[in-house]
Amino acid sequence: MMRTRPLKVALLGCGVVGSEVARIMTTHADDLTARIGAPVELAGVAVRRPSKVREGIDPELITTDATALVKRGDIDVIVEVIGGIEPARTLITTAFEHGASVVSANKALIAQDGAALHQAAVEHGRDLYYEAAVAGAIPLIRPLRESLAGDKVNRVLGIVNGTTNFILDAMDTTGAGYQEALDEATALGYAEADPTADVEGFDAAAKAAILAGIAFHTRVRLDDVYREGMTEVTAADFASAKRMGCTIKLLAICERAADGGSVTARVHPAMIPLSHPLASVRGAYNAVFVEAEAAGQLMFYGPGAGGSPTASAVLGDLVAVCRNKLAETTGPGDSAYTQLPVGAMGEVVTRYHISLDVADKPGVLAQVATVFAEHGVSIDTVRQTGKDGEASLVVVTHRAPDAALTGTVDALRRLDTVRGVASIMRVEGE
Ligand SMILES: NC(=O)C1=CN([C@@H]2O[C@H](COP(=O)(O)OP(=O)(O)OC[C@H]3O[C@@H](n4cnc5c(N)ncnc54)[C@H](O)[C@@H]3O)[C@@H](O)[C@H]2O)C=CC1
Ligand SMILES: N[C@@H](CC=O)C(=O)O
Ligand code: NA
Repeated sequence: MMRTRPLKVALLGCGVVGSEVARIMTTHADDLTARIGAPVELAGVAVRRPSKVREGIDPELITTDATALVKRGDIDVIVEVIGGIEPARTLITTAFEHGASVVSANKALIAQDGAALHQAAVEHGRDLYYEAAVAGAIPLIRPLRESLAGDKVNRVLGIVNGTTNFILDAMDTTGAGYQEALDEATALGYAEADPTADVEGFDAAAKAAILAGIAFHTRVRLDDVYREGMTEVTAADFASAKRMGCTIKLLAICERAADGGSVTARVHPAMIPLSHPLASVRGAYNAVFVEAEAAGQLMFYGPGAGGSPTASAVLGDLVAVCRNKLAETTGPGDSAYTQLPVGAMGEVVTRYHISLDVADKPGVLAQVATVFAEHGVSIDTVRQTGKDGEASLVVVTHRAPDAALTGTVDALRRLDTVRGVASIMRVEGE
């Protein structure tokens, strides 16, 4: 039977995502009511700039006092789309204390303080949902937490940042410059408030920490995730990738070790073959492969950033949390029972593309090859191009531990004949 008393929702933040959440809540009110079994009412909107015109939102609902809003006591669900650590963290815990469940899109906060926030939610009998925090509109958190709860996930690999995929795609396909592409991604609402989070890989690392934690039922902290951004990827890297039949993507890779005793999580640019499905992920789209023991390989694909796609994920959580409220229950929470150690990057085994500037004289190739051999790194291909006594040497290796590759590169740098290491990039997806 339909409940007539509305469920009250308060919105914290009304920027790119928040304004779309408010719009969909208003325009789809009847459908949401039917799906939830009770009307949902936007009961307050906390903003920083109250003078801004916000179409479709009753000005009476606007407040600059987010703390008073979460303390009101009559709010059923808080939607936190402010971002950042504080005041979002305090507002969420205060909301739990005052009777509200929480839907958040805040990956930075969940990756840093997810354990404590889940604990606070449980203590107060509330829900904490955050589907929008990873890969925007793509359902990923719930499939991992619920649909795959009976399987054993061994690997999660994919593109989880829309901004950097947008930039790399533009650099690759149109030859656009880095700054020009970043400015466009920002204008389209894809980038974080501080886009350093995107381009230096912090945002993808936060998502990797969240995904690894849920996939492997263990605790993975942001600091456990190896991170390299994409600011040093150059047009020369793309040209080199093309010669190998590859392109370059910023990947997040979470893996269970072969012996099952540990996990690793990493974010870095990587060359992937053009034949791999991730190579054709364009613009701000994301795509994530999940490999599970019984299921095999699953692929999740869709818009990874932007106001409307992200609001879709927020609204999905909102419906779920409202249904739980009506049923006087809470959804599945945190699961970190396996307590697996997180391995260091040195343990990761993969292939490498190394570009060296060397002296173009007899014996250099043999010298370089000897350094690789001494460190147990087997060479797959070598390409040399030279002019005026200098040469560029591109070495692609077979699979080797990251620690061995680091040792190799350190030793190469010490050779007089090696003028510089122009780039080192991992090769994935083969
Ligand atoms: N934009 C996107 O594509 C996606 C964003 N997210 C996440 O969603 C959250 C929001 O992102 P956007 O909407 O893009 O950011 P935004 O910067 O457009 O919106 C945040 C809003 O919160 C307001 N705000 C800041 N402090 C406040 C306070 N104390 N009280 C009230 N309002 C306050 C700001 O004035 C701003 O309007 C972030 O956690 C972000 O990481 C997640 C997935 C995709
Ligand atoms: N800045 C993020 C927004 C979505 O999470 C991105 O570009 O992916
Ligand atoms: Na998602």
